[in-house]
Amino acid sequence: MPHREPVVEDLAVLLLLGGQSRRMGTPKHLLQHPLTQEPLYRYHLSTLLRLSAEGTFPRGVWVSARQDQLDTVDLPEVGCFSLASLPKHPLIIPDIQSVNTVLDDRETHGDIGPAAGILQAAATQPDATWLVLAVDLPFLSGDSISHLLANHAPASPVSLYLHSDDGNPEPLFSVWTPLALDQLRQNCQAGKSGPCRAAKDVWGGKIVEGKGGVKVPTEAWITDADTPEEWAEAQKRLHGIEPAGTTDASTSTATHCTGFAKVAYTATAFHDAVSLVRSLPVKRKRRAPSTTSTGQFGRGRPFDAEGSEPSGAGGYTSQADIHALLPHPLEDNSAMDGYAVAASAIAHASPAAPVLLPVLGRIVAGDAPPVCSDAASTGCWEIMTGAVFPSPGFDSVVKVEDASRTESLDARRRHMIAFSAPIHPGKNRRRRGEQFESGDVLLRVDEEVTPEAVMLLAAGGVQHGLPGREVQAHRSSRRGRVAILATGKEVVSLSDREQSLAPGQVVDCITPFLDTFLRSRDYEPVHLPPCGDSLADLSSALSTALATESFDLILTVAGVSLGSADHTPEALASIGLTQQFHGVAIRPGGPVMLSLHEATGTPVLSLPGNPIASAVCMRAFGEEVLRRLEDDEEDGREPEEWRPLDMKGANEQDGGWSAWLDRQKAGVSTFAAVPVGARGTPVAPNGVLGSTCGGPCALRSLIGAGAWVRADGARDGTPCRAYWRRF
Ligand SMILES: Nc1nc2c(c(=O)[nH]1)N[C@H]1C(S)=C(S)[C@@H](COP(=O)(O)OP(=O)(O)OC[C@H]3O[C@@H](n4cnc5c(N)ncnc54)[C@H](O)[C@@H]3O)O[C@H]1N2
Ligand code: MOO
Repeated sequence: MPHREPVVEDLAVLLLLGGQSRRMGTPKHLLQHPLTQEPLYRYHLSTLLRLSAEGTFPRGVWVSARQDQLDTVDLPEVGCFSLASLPKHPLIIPDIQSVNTVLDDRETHGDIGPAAGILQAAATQPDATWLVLAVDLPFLSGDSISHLLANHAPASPVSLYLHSDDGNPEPLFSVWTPLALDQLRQNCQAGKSGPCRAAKDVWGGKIVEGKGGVKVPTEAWITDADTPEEWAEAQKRLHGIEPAGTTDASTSTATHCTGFAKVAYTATAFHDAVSLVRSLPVKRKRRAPSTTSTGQFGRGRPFDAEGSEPSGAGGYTSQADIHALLPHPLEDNSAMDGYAVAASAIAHASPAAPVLLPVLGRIVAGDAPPVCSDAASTGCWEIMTGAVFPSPGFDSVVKVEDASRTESLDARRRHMIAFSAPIHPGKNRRRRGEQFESGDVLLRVDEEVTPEAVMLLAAGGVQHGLPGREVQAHRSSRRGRVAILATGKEVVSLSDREQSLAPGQVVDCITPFLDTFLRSRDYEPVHLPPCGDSLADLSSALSTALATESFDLILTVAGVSLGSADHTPEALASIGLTQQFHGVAIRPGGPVMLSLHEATGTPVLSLPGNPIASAVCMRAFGEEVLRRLEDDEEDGREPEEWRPLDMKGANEQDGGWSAWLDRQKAGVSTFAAVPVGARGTPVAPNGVLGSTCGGPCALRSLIGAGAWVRADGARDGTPCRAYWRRF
């Protein structure tokens, strides 16, 4: 395990088992964690010992418990310290490999709540700084701890997470230096035992962000489970699965399995997300009106793929059939963040008898496919969305939220993953060329080169006539400027590409789509230098973009889902943006995220990396943000609205639509790209919508398409309503 310099020097961690668990009715520390079925205190200790092995807690891992609690726990302890037994100047050398205990001895201190445990632990090492944690935080994780430590300023006497609803500090997820502990001790002697009070007193005022307060990126991190109802809710969210029969997608939650994802997200209902956009306090950046309106997007101009028209093809019509030069996908890759397995290895897995497989390694999108000597039946690979499969024998991917990482290690000290259900061979594996093969026709003669067509052509490697980064700088426009930040080390732009792509690389087809789309709306797209997978680079690129204060909107692409390289939510939180939503009940595009930089009123829309998902989210939310920015503009332009789908008028053999609408999930809004028929209305193409490739990443559904349909799956059993609009 890599050993790092500690983020906070002389740090010890204290897990408080304390409390009477009266409202829960059963000891909270013994509740069974749903992911590993261990008691909660052991689950948390595994996390703390893992961090400790990495060097985070040079002063050891400590548990504070009453004697009756100690009798119920099984700790690899070196010594149990009670305050009464401590010499005046104790010289205690904690064991940093195992767990030290300190007796919460209320006889000596009187019943002063958690302050007793904290002060007793502090007395064992008066010069240490203490990370204090309550055991009843079900979402406690390495990430939530690292985030607090990273935001604890060295000069700060105490740091506490702030609740996002009322701004109050959370006393039992906090960092205490000797100075603050002195204050707590003095306060207790004066009869004031509340840790929040001591934190305020040592700061000489309210705890706010920057003055002892640290904004929590995800409220769940500091939500405790105090009652059976709260614990049931936490269990549900930790599983990421609604109990059978009660699925309500508008409140479903994706969570992470230890060490994998960055931030858990909860899906907001589609219409609620749109309402949030419509009330967003955005600030349009004023600038002198430009005389060089782009004017690129007149309909009906001819486009020749062989020509060298560099200034963007959007709005032209094709003069000949245009064929793909590359297949899509370029290689077999993963559709999900999870574990690549041989389906046969977990064929007999069940919740009662899960199959445990060691992690053989990790593959991130952009990595060359690893050469693996282990047999597929003996292990699994951590694999991220878009990453190329290891070979041979690994045929499917179990989503990270459907597996559990245990703290058990195999003989070679590799972590064991528990699989509790079988998987169909081929599940979540995208096959090379399954969307289109090179040579397939992507655009027919006389078809319009819409932004979506530009996405398709770019994915197919058709370079000429597409907007490239090099033609950007000269444009300006009347309506505003929008920054585009593509992320992911696997993504390369067409203009960067020479003849071939390295294994694991993909062509950026989203930036050209966004570019064409924005120019069609008379916005100036500004391509920021693409960012790899590093959190630091991403945070710095975003801070720089915000500091220029010249963008009306910032669009980020990819990195919003559950993979270990998905850093966008964390980067935005780390530079102080306020999250408006992360996760919407839509398909595709579920992981989409919207944030606001309040100081400048700049919205940041984070589009998911799957190309079709990003197109849907730009149409569904990006367009709404632009409209919000234009609220004050009176130019008589009619916004293009979603129109109700008239199924009879739309399609004479209406069977396709009914079958599709019947399949829609309650509470979810589903989008699909469809052709526009001779009557000028959308056609339900059974072949595409019904196929196995009709899912979220069905880039080929853009071939021949000219409109989006949206079906809002109703929740009360009534038929779902459908709407449509042209590209
Ligand atoms: N375990 C889970 N995995 C995934 C889930 C989930 O719920 N659980 N959601 C899936 C969904 S839905 C989507 S959509 C994607 C979104 O992922 P990210 O936004 O984090 O994007 P990446 O993982 O970085 O990339 C996804 C995919 O897109 C390709 N990509 C990225 N940028 C571009 C670009 N500019 N042009 C073309 N293609 C791009 C990338 O190579 C990946 O193949 O997550 C699912 N996973
Ligand atoms: O894979 Mo996602 O949003 O593309 O559903």
